[in-house]
Amino acid sequence: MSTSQISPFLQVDGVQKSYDQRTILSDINVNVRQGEFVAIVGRSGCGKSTLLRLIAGLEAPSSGSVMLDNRKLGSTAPETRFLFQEARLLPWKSVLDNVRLGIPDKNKEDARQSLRNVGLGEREGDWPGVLSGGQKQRVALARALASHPRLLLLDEPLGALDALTRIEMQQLIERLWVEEGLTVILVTHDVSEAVALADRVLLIEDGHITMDTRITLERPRIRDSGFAHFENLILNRLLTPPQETPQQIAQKQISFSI
Ligand SMILES: Nc1ncnc2c1ncn2[C@@H]1O[C@H](COP(=O)(O)OP(=O)(O)OP(=O)(O)O)[C@@H](O)[C@H]1O
Repeated sequence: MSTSQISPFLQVDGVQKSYDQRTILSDINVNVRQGEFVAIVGRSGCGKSTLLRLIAGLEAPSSGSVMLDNRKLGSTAPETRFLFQEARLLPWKSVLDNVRLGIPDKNKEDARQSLRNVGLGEREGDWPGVLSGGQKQRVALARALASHPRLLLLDEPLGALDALTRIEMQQLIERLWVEEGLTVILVTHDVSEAVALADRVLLIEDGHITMDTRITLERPRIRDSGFAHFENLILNRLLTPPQETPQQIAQKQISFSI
């Protein structure tokens, strides 16, 4: 058996991150299998986006390591794409040209296919300025997927959308995750969104991962009592922190490997 078959796709090992003497993340250990959908939740400012940037290779850990497919990250890996809360489209380029950014000339047809996959094939000639917020995010998603990444990092990409558009986008992301065989890591404030989409939900408190919950519900998920059970489990944990410190809890968890 080759090493890649036994090692996790993403391996975050003993990661600590500080800014100017202030520790944001301490001793973070997470393994993610290829094809897994992992959500990261936690209070505002707990370090969710920081962890995602470390996984993206946009920043380096103060200590510890991030390995992607057995390679230590020094910068952004070519197989990784990032989606933010804002679509970040270039307003002077058409929808299609925005999707074509960053993919080789010979693969330009992939951009059209990617736009069709998000249901915007008819809008390729439009300017971003005439699109709704949800449509802009779909273009950003098409752009992220046009180069066939293996790892998709989502930092609150649906945070600015209305409730219905948000649920439609969640369904789209879930469909594309399955079709493209992606590994996805989603940062969200919305516990319900995490339970709707993720195989595992990680909770960060005071710079430690204090909960790693497998969501064992069938897909597509419906908001029934089973769904509410997981939602309440995570929400209650967030609202009523236990007596022990996050550090003590994290130390009890021998490994988050699966
Ligand atoms: N480049 C930086 N320099 C200094 N401090 C930073 C930097 N980036 C993040 N921080 C600090 O690290 C902490 C965690 O920030 P981060 O954005 O990771 O939190 P978050 O959990 O994603 O928050 P939110 O849910 O509000 O987006 C915050 O206190 C923030 O001020």
